[in-house]
Amino acid sequence: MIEARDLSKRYGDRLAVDSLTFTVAPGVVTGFLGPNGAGKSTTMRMILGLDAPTGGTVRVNGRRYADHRDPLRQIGALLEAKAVHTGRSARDHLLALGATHGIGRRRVDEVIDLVGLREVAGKRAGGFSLGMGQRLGIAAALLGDPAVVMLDEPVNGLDPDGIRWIRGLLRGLAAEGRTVFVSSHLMSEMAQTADHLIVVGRGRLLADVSLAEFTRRASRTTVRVRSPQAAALRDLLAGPDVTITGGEPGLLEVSGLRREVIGDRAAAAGLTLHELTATEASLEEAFMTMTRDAVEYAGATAGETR
Ligand SMILES: Nc1ncnc2c1ncn2[C@@H]1O[C@H](COP(=O)(O)OP(=O)(O)OP(=O)(O)O)[C@@H](O)[C@H]1O
Repeated sequence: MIEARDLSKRYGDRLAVDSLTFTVAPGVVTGFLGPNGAGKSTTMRMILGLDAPTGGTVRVNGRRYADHRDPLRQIGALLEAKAVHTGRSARDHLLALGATHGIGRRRVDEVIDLVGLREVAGKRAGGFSLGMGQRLGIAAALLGDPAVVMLDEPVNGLDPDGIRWIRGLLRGLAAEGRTVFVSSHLMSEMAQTADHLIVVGRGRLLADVSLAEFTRRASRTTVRVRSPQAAALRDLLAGPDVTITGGEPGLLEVSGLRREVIGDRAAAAGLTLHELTATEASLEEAFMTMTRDAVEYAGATAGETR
């Protein structure tokens, strides 16, 4: 479990992380979502004790990272895609890391298999492709069989196969009861991977909700209605919270009324319908709207925060 309380980080006059309070629970994949510069990497660095908070605290499994005697077994992290620039082979790199925790060859070979690097384990890691480097970074993160796994933008630069592989891996780790915390700036990616979302913009917490709840809140449902009696139908459906637009003759786009209500009212009035389709705003749209508002808000109040 990861617990951040009022966590803040200031770089000069820039508040990169602004009083973030959240808990990342075990057993699910939690997506850490925000546009570029939102403060995700900074937060992750503070979780690992690589950056000192300006304010607040963050704990991993109940303690500050630095207070753990066996950090590799508590939290495994991949922060940078190309963290491994080395003349060592992938296996030797992992053996060297493992040696700090009494982790031996057997576990090293296990994680090499787990990430699909067996064929190249003896090769120089410095010559690895981005995807292979990413797999090696994940192998290192998993080496200590940690209860918490944290990955910063793990799908960046990966091909579709690699992306699918990471998704499956994350789901598997969560299903084993681990805490899985993954950052991304792509809603579409998180929609396919995460169960829970922590959304940040300009260092601030914008949402801390299940993906299902985010989807439910986001989906401004619009109902497309076709009728040869569209004008009469429009009069019938009009109301204070109802918006009706129509692009072409016989077509109405209705928001503010459920599809069933529209159908029932049309039937009661004896109006014919040729189409009744509910369409949902995409998650990407909802995410953009949410973070755009944060940017505008932060811009408007910049004077107060500096
Ligand atoms: N070492 C640093 N010195 C000064 N400013 C920094 C430093 N690290 C980050 N920042 C600033 O803090 C803000 C948050 O950056 P951060 O990298 O945490 O965001 P991010 O959400 O991870 O973005 P990205 O998706 O681009 O990686 C940015 O405005 C960035 O320029």
